[in-house]
Amino acid sequence: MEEKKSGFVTIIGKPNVGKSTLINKIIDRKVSIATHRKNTTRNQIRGIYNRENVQIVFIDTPGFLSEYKTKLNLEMQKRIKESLIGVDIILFLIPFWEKFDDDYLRKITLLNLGTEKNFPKKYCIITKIDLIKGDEGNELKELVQAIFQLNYFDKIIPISGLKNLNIDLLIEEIKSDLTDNIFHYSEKDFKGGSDQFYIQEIIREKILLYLNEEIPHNIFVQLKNISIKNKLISIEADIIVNRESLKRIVIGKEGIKIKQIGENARKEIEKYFENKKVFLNLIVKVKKDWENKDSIIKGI
Ligand SMILES: Nc1nc2c(ncn2[C@@H]2O[C@H](COP(=O)(O)OP(=O)(O)OP(=O)(O)O)[C@@H](O)[C@H]2O)c(=O)[nH]1
Repeated sequence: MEEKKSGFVTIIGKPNVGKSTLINKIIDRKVSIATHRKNTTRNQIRGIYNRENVQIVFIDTPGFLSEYKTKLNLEMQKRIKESLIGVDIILFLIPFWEKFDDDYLRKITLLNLGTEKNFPKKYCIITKIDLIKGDEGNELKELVQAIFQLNYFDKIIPISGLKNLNIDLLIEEIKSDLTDNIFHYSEKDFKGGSDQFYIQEIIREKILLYLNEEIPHNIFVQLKNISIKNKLISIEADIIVNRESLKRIVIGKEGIKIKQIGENARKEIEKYFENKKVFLNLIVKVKKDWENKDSIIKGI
């Protein structure tokens, strides 16, 4: 039997370079928010790629480096460096059309932790190569050459997360650099137990995405019913808030917020159920002081 391999990988890059698209393509399932909480010593785990003999844990790195020495940037640099401790591989993403100039280099050399030689491994991942048109092939070549000459990265891999180009290759390369031979997480850890739990977490996550981050602490999602008929999965869930004003915020002007939350949650639940069609009915209810009600707390 093949030897087990596992390790931690982080993805870093400017906004919009394709980080989320790549992670979502690779990972099997998002790790639940509840699992994050258990891992306070680790940084947030974004997702896990789990196969019989391989476990790759993707973690979030907070933001992107900036060299200007404002207090905020110094704090960010500190946090980013902390988040990289113990990581086996850093994937540094850059779209194929960008120039790898001195500014870029300064930014990435800030990542060099100066710990063990060759550790963590550093990959330069050139993204969005599906967008390359005939005469733009040279741009990619020039970028690869420039990166190669830096002699900084261990590997240079052009990919497209969106069009699934070279993703298998990337996974193979990651596997070949992993050295741990025990799995850090069990199935139970990242599957979070049940479908019900997952659906609730997905809805909660979307509420977090579309509303002010502070609000969801006062919001609770309760799955009421789930049924399957003619290949359609119908889900009814209540979003429980503790006051009327919050209900109005969740619903939004002319229902815009709840629509966004519902649509995005539905799409993700469909993915969770391997692209089966889902009908999602969300109802916002006010239950005063729900945070102190045992019957609700026990269900969380
Ligand atoms: N054509 C193409 N578009 C891509 C690819 N990867 C990502 N995109 C698009 O680029 C945009 C940004 O992608 P994200 O994956 O959200 O980028 P990100 O780096 O996570 O962005 P932030 O969350 O802002 O840091 C989206 O519109 C994606 O659909 C790719 O491989 N090819």
